[in-house]
Amino acid sequence: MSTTTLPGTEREIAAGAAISLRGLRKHFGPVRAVDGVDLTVAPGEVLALLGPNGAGKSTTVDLILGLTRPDAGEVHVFGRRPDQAVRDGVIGAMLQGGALIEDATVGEVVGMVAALHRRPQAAATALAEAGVADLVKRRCKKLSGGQRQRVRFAIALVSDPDLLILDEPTAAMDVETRRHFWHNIRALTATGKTVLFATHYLEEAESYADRVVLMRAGAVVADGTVAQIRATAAGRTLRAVLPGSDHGSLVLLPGVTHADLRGEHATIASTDSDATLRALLNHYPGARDIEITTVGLEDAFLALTSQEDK
Ligand SMILES: Nc1ncnc2c1ncn2[C@@H]1O[C@H](COP(=O)(O)OP(=O)(O)OP(=O)(O)O)[C@@H](O)[C@H]1O
Repeated sequence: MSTTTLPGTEREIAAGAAISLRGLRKHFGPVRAVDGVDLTVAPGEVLALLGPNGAGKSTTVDLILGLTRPDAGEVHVFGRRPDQAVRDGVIGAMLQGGALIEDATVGEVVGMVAALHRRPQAAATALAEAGVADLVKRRCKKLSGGQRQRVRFAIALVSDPDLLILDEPTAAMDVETRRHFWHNIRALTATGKTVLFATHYLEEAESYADRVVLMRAGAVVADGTVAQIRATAAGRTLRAVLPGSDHGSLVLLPGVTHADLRGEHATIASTDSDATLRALLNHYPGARDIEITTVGLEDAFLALTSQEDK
């Protein structure tokens, strides 16, 4: 059968997608935690999942891991159902606040988890990849917050997974530990592993992700490289004093996505500030005090996630 005749999900599975989410929904009573998410992640991609509190990131992660069942839609991880993918050791996960056995040593805990998998890698290798080989004899109850996170990372690595799912992995880490953590992740992605991480640190998305998916109120509101997200959000902002202008003609200028006019003071969002500026000077020869500012990822994030619910 030709793959072009297959429906979307089957086509992605046939093409070997690392993660395929189709029409995914999960509601908790009136709360639409995940509200119709479609997402395909290719093998080897490093994807950052961003969004404000309550956007649905953790619920999406739980659905990918099979920790919760969708109300509608489908999840596939390397062509398998989530529970099967977890059983096969294809997914390694590092979740917020995952429990450790407090009286056991780090080496014992990682060794125990290794024993649960069919084809684990050596516990010592996972500990080294997570940068905690020196903590092997330390009891878990003695670990600091950042060290606990790295031990959870070692546990995620022990099945030698093809896909790593990390939910706010660096939340408890100091600057130095965070840097080491991302260094270790880079070494792993260089070997072709797929990584999906949820984070509130925009600079982590900017520095380490090939692709950013921005969620808001259970839906994907932007999906692309950091540069594409910035451009989608707002491009640049032009401010000027424009005698004789009116709102209706400002929004018709090329590249303008939004215009705000207070008296003669205009604030204009544009995806093509050069074209907007040329047209502006043409239409309003009396324009003065012109100022153009670039929008950063943080502004883009706020612009895309803070709009009122429709
Ligand atoms: N088990 C649950 N029961 C009821 N509501 C839930 C449950 N889990 C999540 N929610 C709600 O679903 C919405 C999405 O939550 P989720 O934890 O997925 O968001 P998030 O993007 O991970 O947020 P944060 O950045 O704060 O971790 C929130 O409104 C949350 O209160």
